[in-house]
Amino acid sequence: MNNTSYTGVQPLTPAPLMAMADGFRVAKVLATALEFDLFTKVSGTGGITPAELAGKEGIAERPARLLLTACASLGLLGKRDGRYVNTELSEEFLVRGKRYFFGDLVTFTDRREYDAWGRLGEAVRTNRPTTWDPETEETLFDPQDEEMAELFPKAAHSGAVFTARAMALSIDFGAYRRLLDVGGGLGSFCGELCAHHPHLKATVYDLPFVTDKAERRLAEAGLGDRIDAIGGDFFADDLPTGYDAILMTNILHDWSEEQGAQLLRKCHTALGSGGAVIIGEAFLDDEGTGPVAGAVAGLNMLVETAEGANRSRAEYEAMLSAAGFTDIRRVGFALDAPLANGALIAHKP
Ligand SMILES: C[S@@+](CC[C@H](N)C(=O)[O-])C[C@H]1O[C@@H](n2cnc3c(N)ncnc32)[C@H](O)[C@@H]1O
Repeated sequence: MNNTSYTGVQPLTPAPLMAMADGFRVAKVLATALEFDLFTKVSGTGGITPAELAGKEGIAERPARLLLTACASLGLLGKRDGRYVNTELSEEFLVRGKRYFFGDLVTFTDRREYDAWGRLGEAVRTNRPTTWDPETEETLFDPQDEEMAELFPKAAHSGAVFTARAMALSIDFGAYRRLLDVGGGLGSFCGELCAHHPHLKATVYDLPFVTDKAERRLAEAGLGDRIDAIGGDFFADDLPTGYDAILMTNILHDWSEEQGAQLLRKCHTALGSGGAVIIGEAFLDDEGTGPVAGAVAGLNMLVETAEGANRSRAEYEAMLSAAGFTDIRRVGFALDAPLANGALIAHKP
């Protein structure tokens, strides 16, 4: 039968399985284009042809053509007057120097996780991470691990900054004056939240090797007067006090339920009456059937952490109640963000 004249209901086909089977190829197209800094080089020009890309990079024309075509098929490039040009998506998020540049996360994922995900079966069988060795390192956030120390903070920033924008547009921060961002990395969330809410002052709390970098980045960005940084270990030390809201985005999924409960109790102790804890995560639905982003990221917690997991809002609500929080609210994000699909806000009575 000719497909184009077929008018009935589509029969069941294995096509969705093909997209799953070769999903890694798509990841590699994006990472390889970034390896050549393709979108930054194309930005602000009249576009590029396969022959020009080949000449610029000293590669053959065949792979240049195949790479450009694949990028175009994915919506990363368009074609104008016979030349490949950036689309809105690549121009906004894949050009170095742009505020919401996402490329550092892509590169980190490719360098650190691609091979580790090749051993997903091993992680499933052994219940152990494949990106680091729990025999020789205490946690994945080991400053001796070069990838973690050098690449991860930049990558996390690159993923977080747009998610922070989504949070800034979705939560009314009017009630809060001083925010503590626990595990706040380079201050990505603090920066966006303060930019959108001019009355807010914030502190990044993270491991000292991360806050050193955060302080430098915040000073360079001219944010040093509204955002400061405190180095510490949230398991070994008490959390700083004097804040009316504590934020934890993509922190609890790194740890076991017991460790998460410990962190929530610490937040409760650090806050005054009426204070709020805000949790941002790629939450699972309460039925445990999705969504894809959170569920597949959950397996990344298997590959990357000793005991972490993505959890549902209902699971976090139970943990928050057990830690003494009440008046727990679910907040959806106004924008589709890469690293979290909403927040939970809970209050200390
Ligand atoms: C997955 S990242 C999340 C970063 C940021 N909140 C975000 O959403 O992009 C986890 C953060 O927790 C920090 N962290 C890990 N263990 C810590 C500890 N024991 N004390 C303080 N911060 C820690 C890491 O350095 C890292 O910045």
